[in-house]
Amino acid sequence: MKLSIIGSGYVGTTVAACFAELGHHVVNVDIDDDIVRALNEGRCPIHEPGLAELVERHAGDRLRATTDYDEILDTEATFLALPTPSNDDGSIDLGAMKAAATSLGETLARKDGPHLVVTKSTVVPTTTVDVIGPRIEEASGKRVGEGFDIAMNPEFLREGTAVDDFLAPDKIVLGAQTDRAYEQLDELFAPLVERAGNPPVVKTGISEAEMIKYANNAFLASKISLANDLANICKEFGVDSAEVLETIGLDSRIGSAFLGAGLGWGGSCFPKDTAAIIAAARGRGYEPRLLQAAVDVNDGQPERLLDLLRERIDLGGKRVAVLGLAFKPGTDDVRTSRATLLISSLLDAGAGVVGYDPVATENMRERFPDIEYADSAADALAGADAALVATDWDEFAALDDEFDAMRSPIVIDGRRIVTRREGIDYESLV
Ligand SMILES: NC(=O)c1ccc[n+]([C@@H]2O[C@H](COP(=O)([O-])OP(=O)(O)OC[C@H]3O[C@@H](n4cnc5c(N)ncnc54)[C@H](O)[C@@H]3O)[C@@H](O)[C@H]2O)c1
Ligand SMILES: O=c1ccn([C@@H]2O[C@H](COP(=O)(O)OP(=O)(O)O[C@H]3O[C@H](CO)[C@@H](O)[C@H](O)[C@H]3O)[C@@H](O)[C@H]2O)c(=O)[nH]1
Repeated sequence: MKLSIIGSGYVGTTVAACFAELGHHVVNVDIDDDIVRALNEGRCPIHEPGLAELVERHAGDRLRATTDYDEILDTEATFLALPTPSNDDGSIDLGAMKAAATSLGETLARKDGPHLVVTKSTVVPTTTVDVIGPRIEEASGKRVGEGFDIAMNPEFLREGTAVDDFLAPDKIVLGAQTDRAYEQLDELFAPLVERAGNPPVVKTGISEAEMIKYANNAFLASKISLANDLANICKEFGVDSAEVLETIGLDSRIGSAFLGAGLGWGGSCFPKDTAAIIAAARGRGYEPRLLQAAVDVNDGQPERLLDLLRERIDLGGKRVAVLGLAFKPGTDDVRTSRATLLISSLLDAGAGVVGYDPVATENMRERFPDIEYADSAADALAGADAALVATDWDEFAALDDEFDAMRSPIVIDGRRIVTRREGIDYESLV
């Protein structure tokens, strides 16, 4: 099938390259010239394991990129993979979605024959039907269900494992309104369903599909927050939280995934998605107390880590190494990473910061251009008065002699990953 994907960031690029791998012909439409150039030259614009190989394999053939919306005219379906960030009050900012819907509508005005528009972005319930569809109608002069169909297909991939997650999904959720849309979605997803060994395909309404995405993320984020709440209680009693959480995870009703306690959840999704669905619920008059509590617990973890450091040293003028800048291992994404919060607080307290990450340094440099960056964990630790571990990159587990080069070997571990204990002042957050 010929498809277009508007937005070529973490999701748009991954989905495009994977659909190309599955045999479809895909064109990525983005407003960013650098991204478009990179893709057309077969270079992957982001760090995502396995993605560079797919981009290189299919670029110039089944995978192309453009800034020209007109290229959509030659495709049968368009996915919207645009950013849906937060407004200041936490509510969803639909600016990019609205702009793209208008541009898409203006383009579809010139198309003969039907077209399928699929929301891939995470949007609050009713957005596709009440905001996206009408915008396209207005700009195209066509009617939903007649000149074009709308659908919603939430994406559950995680950064760091995006390609594997997309190609082996636990479930595929297809929200639509017409038989024609479901049939096209079936055709589109058939190669994935076959390759992935027939995962459940849930056919549902568009708003249900939108809500499923939020419910999924809200549940996972809350699970981590509950693990952190329990781990914080464990710490008060000197109880080993890892043993407790690993053991409750053996109960099949609980499950071991997403019980990793520590600094909490960051990234481009959990923080903004919990905020957006809380704001949307409040907008309808419902106060989601449990979800708000999950956010509160999460917001508290970085301060708890800094308290452990403040108990040991006065931060003013000290050199603090922050190990791990990405919001999780396996990605170069620093959006809402725990490290950004730690660095802000350290700078506010007058400390000097030296950051290290295997792949996310350049992205963090855009956020904090004036702090120091090291090329290795060893370099970051050399001469430091303290170290904070913010991301659970495997290489931090192996750190050992490197701590001996610190001015004072204070190590506060936000991810309980460092294994060396002897000869350093080590404390884990949980
Ligand atoms: N990142 C994830 O792991 C993930 C997973 C599942 C769902 N999502 C959701 O997918 C959506 C996209 O997330 P992302 O992380 O890929 O975002 P991103 O910021 O990485 O990428 C968005 C892309 O859209 C482009 N863009 C912006 N306005 C445009 C326009 N008018 N026309 C064409 N292109 C435009 C930007 O240049 C950028 O390349 C969000 O709703 C997010 O919540 C993200
Ligand atoms: O046991 C755990 C697991 C994760 N995290 C943290 O939680 C955050 C998010 O991690 P993860 O969910 O692995 O990465 P994301 O790429 O943000 O993926 C989430 O957000 C995506 C965007 O909506 C969804 O598609 C995915 O299903 C959902 O897992 C990171 O800061 C992790 O460090 C923990 O603290 N403990």
